[in-house]
Amino acid sequence: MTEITKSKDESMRSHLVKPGSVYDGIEPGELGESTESVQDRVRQLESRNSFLEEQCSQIESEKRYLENQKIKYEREIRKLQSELDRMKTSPLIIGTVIDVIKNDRIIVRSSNGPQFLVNVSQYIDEKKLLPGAKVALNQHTLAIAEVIPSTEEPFVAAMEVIESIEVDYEQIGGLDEQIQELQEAVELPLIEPERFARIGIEPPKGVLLYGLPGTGKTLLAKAVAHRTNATFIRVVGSELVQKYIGDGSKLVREIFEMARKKAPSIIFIDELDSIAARRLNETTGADREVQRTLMQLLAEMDGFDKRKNIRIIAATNRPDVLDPAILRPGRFDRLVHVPMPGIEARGKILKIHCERMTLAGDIDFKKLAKVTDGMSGADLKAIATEAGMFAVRKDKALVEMEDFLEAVGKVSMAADTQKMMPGNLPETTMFV
Ligand SMILES: Nc1ncnc2c1ncn2[C@@H]1O[C@H](COP(=O)(O)OP(=O)(O)OP(=O)(O)O)[C@@H](O)[C@H]1O
Repeated sequence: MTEITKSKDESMRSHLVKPGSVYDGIEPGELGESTESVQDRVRQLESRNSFLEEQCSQIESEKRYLENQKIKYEREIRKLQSELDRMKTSPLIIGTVIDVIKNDRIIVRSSNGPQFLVNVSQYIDEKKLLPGAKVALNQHTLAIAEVIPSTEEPFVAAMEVIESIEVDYEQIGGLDEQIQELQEAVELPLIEPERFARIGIEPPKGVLLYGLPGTGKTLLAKAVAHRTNATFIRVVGSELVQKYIGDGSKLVREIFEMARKKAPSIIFIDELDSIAARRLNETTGADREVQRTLMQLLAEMDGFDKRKNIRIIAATNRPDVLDPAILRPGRFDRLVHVPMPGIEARGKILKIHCERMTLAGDIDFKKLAKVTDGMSGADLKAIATEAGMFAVRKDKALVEMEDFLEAVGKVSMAADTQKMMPGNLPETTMFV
């Protein structure tokens, strides 16, 4: 080997054989290999090394990803476990704090009526335990387990407030006398109060509409609100006492407060009989609760000023069960019967609900009015919709008489079933 080749080999060797490697200290040829084959092996080993390093970093990142996944799943398991525990715990009873005797002894009224002297969990903030606060009670010991945060929401949800009503008298079939009565008792006092002042009489405070379900009582109240540009506030009596147990009277106050704020307004109380039914004696807590709600309603009605742009319309299917206190002068002293539609009114109601439908030339409204004897406005509306549905199902361009007749059959069957339900008395049993 010449000097030049030797020094070149050495420089190459020092470059390829890293200090400390297995080849360090071994002379080329010592292992019986040529410099080239050592170089080749070194290259191979180096490329294998970088491949393995790459694999190693890939596995490392996979490991990190799996560790993250593990943490995520563990968190999910904990969440599901606590959800499962929550599902397994027995339900809590809702109550209202009546009085605080000592910080750990509280009088509460449970949602179904009776009052109890109960203990309080030590984790509860005493400052929140004020009379009127809603609390959750343990089912067995009745100890207060938590204080339910009070919000305004339940009251807002309890009433339907419509600031601008779209229903007008033209959309009501028949009921001309009833419309006139409402115009005199509600519309005129709101629009021209001076006419009453001039003559020196007080307009009626409340109007009670009574009649079978679906005869148009809500529709009438809405149309008056539209004519007077009044805010329409609707509450349902049964909801006041069943859904907002313990809060019925508070809610009545809120309703009148809202009506004052949004005046002119019409308060429409549907299902008045749920809060104003005559009671022989108050045996249960629930009865007393209904009584409190009614008392608050009477107090609000007695207290409000007739000149303050608020009118009350109530509706009931059961005037026969009402407490006479509610019908006294100055309360619901104007009674308006909303009857089932006669033959002429039935024709008109059907026409109103078909106004936007594409009808064939063969529709005989007189015949339809005849075959719908005993049906309410709501039933007639359902017939129009059902006839449309039959036409859609048959992929027709127009709704034909046969679709209407089919719809009459379907709706009258449903109406018959409805009439068999308890509580739906025939109209002849009603009296005031
Ligand atoms: N006289 C009528 N003219 C036109 N549509 C009517 C008439 N009566 C009832 N309807 C229709 O029937 C539907 C139900 O009527 P509404 O809610 O006014 O009855 P209601 O007497 O208040 O019933 P409920 O006692 O069950 O509350 C309304 O949407 C309305 O379209």
